[in-house]
Amino acid sequence: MTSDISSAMDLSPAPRVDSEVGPLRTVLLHRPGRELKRLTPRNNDQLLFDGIPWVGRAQEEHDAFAETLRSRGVEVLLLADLLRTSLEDQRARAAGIYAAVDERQLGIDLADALRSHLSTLVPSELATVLMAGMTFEELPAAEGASLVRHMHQPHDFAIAPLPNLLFTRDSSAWVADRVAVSSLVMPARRRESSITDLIYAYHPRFAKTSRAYGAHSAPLEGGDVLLLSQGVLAIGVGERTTPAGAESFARSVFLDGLAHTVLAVPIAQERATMHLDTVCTMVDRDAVVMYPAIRDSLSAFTLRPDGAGGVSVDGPSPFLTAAATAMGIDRLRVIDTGLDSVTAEREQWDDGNNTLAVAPGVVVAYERNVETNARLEDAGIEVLRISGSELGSGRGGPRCMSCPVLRDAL
Ligand SMILES: NC(=[NH2+])NCCC[C@H](N)C(=O)O
Repeated sequence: MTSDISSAMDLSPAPRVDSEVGPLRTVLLHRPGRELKRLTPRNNDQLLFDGIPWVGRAQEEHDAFAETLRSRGVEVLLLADLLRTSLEDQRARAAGIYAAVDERQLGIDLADALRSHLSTLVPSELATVLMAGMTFEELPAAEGASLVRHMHQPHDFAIAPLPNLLFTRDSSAWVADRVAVSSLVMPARRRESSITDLIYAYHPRFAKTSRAYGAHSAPLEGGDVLLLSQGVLAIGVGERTTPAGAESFARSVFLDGLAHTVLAVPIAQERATMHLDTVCTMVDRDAVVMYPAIRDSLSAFTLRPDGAGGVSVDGPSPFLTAAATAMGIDRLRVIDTGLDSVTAEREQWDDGNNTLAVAPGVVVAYERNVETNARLEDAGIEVLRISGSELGSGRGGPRCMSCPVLRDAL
């Protein structure tokens, strides 16, 4: 008998992810909420959205995405539910409030007042503020004068909203039985990892979780991390993950014995290719869907443990060859995005490459990428189509919107 109440109550199987395509059992999603209603034409660029989504429709699309996964036997965990439960723990509340209240922006007086106010909220109210932020006009009534309060506009954010929570892939990623909490590089997203961090620390379901990476390390985002096969990782290095992030993540997974090879893959530092999973995702044990414009130029540095606690670096060499060698297969099959270079460019932008595998050879994809989906089917891949006209306005597809927590071994 254990005296630990949380572990006694939680009978769910332990989290573990060793591949991109092993049968998906449990996934973390975030149903978009009030934080999307904060987007305006004045702030959408800074908040990393390319348009102003119709929130009700985005929620419907997201519900259909979750339902598609459930219909394939996947357990869907919703981030807001996990956050509310976690915030029942005083330590989680303190961590969430600490990360949300920026004394440099608010000044000491207002920051103090806001922290006191937030500490009176019940978990569900606090969760809403941590996700959707707070404007100056929503602040509790002023006691005393604050220059900061006087000089801000009513709609300015005292706590910035986190509309990109939708992309649960980026703020954490599992490698074997450990979670890597990301160190997000864009200011609009940095606070997201304080939320995943507190969930993994204080939610009973994750009570026994060890870390593979921490939010205060060099920049690394989950969208750049691909588990090519057991022990083999590819890490995109570009607009988000930095060379230092890839190197320190490699060092960390080697030390923990989670991988024997890490491929560091340079990608263009552009919005269209912000993460490796915008140009390449795995659709089967030995197959990827890939943007043809980079197919032949994509390269990789091969990192391995050097036997003395450090990391050895080889290459660069062509990505497809380096990947096949590290995976111990003859070749990695490549399915191209689109039909011609213009269609491929359009469908890459609309996340045609950003598929989520629910099993080997079965992927969820946006229906709008007609040509890419047809090619996947021609290659024998089953495509579960979802609509994403509103969800896609944040530039992310099924893979970006999901953080697998448990996959069966291949
Ligand atoms: N894994 C991904 N490709 N995520 C897409 C994230 C999109 C998000 N709006 C951003 O700019 O950060």
